Amino acid sequence: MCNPANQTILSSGNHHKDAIPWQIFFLPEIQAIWIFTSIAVFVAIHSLRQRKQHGLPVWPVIGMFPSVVFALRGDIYEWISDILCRTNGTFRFRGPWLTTLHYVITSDPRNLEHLLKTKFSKFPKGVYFRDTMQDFLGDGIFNADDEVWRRQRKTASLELHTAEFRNLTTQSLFELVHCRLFPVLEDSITNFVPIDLQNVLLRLTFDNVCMIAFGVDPGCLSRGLPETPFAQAFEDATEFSVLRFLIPMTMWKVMRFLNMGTEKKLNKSIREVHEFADEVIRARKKELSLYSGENKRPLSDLLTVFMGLKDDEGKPYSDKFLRDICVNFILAGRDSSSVALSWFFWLLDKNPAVQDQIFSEICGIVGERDESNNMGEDSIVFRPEEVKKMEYLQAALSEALRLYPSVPVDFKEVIEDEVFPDGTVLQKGEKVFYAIYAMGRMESIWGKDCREFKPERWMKDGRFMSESAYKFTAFNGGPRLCIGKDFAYYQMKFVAASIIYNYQVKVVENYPVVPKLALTIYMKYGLKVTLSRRT
Ligand code: HEM
Repeated sequence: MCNPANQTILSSGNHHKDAIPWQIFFLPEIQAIWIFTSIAVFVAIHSLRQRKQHGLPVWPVIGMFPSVVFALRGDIYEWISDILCRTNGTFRFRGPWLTTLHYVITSDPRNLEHLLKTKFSKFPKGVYFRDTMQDFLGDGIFNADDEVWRRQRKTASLELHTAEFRNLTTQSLFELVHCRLFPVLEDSITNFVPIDLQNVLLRLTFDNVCMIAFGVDPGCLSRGLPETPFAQAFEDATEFSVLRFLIPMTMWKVMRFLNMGTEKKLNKSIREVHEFADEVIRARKKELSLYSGENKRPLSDLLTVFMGLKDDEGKPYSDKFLRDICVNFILAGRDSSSVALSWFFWLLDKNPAVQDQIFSEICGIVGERDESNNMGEDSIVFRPEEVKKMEYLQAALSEALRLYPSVPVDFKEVIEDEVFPDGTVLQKGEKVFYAIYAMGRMESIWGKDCREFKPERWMKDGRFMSESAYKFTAFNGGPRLCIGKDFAYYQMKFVAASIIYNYQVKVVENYPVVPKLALTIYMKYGLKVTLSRRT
């Protein structure tokens, strides 16, 4: 047996016959390969070393783009959180040359206060957002800045704090939970079929916000969970509008002009939403013309309130503007509470001790009832003053929103050169993303246990304690703080307490629960649960 070393020795005698002649290394082709490989290795090492300084590798021409493509295959929110933790809360994303994909991403509460409050007027929603959403949202509150935004905000906030509005919400929530949600849950128990809780809750809040905005109930939440064309058109219009943010503007504008691809579908769904809204406005005008003087429509809703107001020139608002107001309000309030509730029930499934504590809090509150005051209800209907007392439940909902904020990322445009409190220099025209999801996972903000679900962090001496809006930004902050916040808490508490008091909710074993990449942090595959009645 001869070993390879021996073979080499034996063959070395006739090397001039088999070996590669050394002159080959001077061939121009080989030299070009050498130079190319050396440059590639140098660039790769240099780009990868930039990760330390900039948070991600920066490649020539394509910038940080490859990392995003890679990250999109996994959980993009966790990916952003990881980078922000490594870069002390702020980093600059560099996209490919000659594109607009260059952003500053931050989760630093000091920067958020600067952005949302201190220098509010320098960071509007901006032209880019407005242009992209204009076809769907028009001049409604979500898509407006300056005076157009201010006037809608003032009127809508006033409306949301009236006694009529409180009556409307109490009445509509009773109806939705007791007459519509419970029968659907009962069907699932009787038929032994797990139910997608996210889907059911989405239907509930969609019906609820339509009642508030339009004074109309689309009936999405009812037995058999029917398809409702208006809700479907609204869903499609939102999804296809958001798609525009991922496509270069010129491209979707050409597609819109040619009425093709996703733009064709968007056009169709927007038309359906607008037709529905126009019909409601026509009918309401007719109805209101029947009332006169002191004789007013009994139930107040946003559309009716705005119909009674006048614009700058003393004229009633145009039908288009009324439509924009309602469509924007529905967009703002249709899914954020239901998605938050879905994550909340999933977290309860993982933390049964918290669920028990919420249940005992509710039982304690119900136990204080004066029975002589009981209106002979079949099932317990929580009264507004009882819902208010459910402080541990409020803490648990806030904790769910801290970890899974319904709007995981939001953004603003920079209209003048600025400097953030952490020293980041911002240039006019740049976009700033604030990563609300990542903020819930920063030790620097919430401490070492930031990833744990601990409602107790919101409680002090047995009372719920709120947090600064720049640390807990789930409802935004500053002048654009969510105007539905108080209502959303009431709605979520009423729905959660009613379910928890009557049922035990169990997530189907090994059910995949992951966030979807969208404006709202939906669960990608919904939340399949089984229910059992509490005895
Ligand atoms: C858990 C539930 C909710 C969460 C987490 C939430 C969160 C937010 C956030 C983050 C914004 C700022 C969005 C932006 O400007 O880009 C916002 C704005 C807004 N929200 Fe909510 N929201 C919730 C429920 C509601 C509900 C139920 C309503 C309506 C009844 C509502 C009405 C609005 C309106 C009208 C705005 C626009 C405010 C403005 O631009 O001045 N929200 N909300």
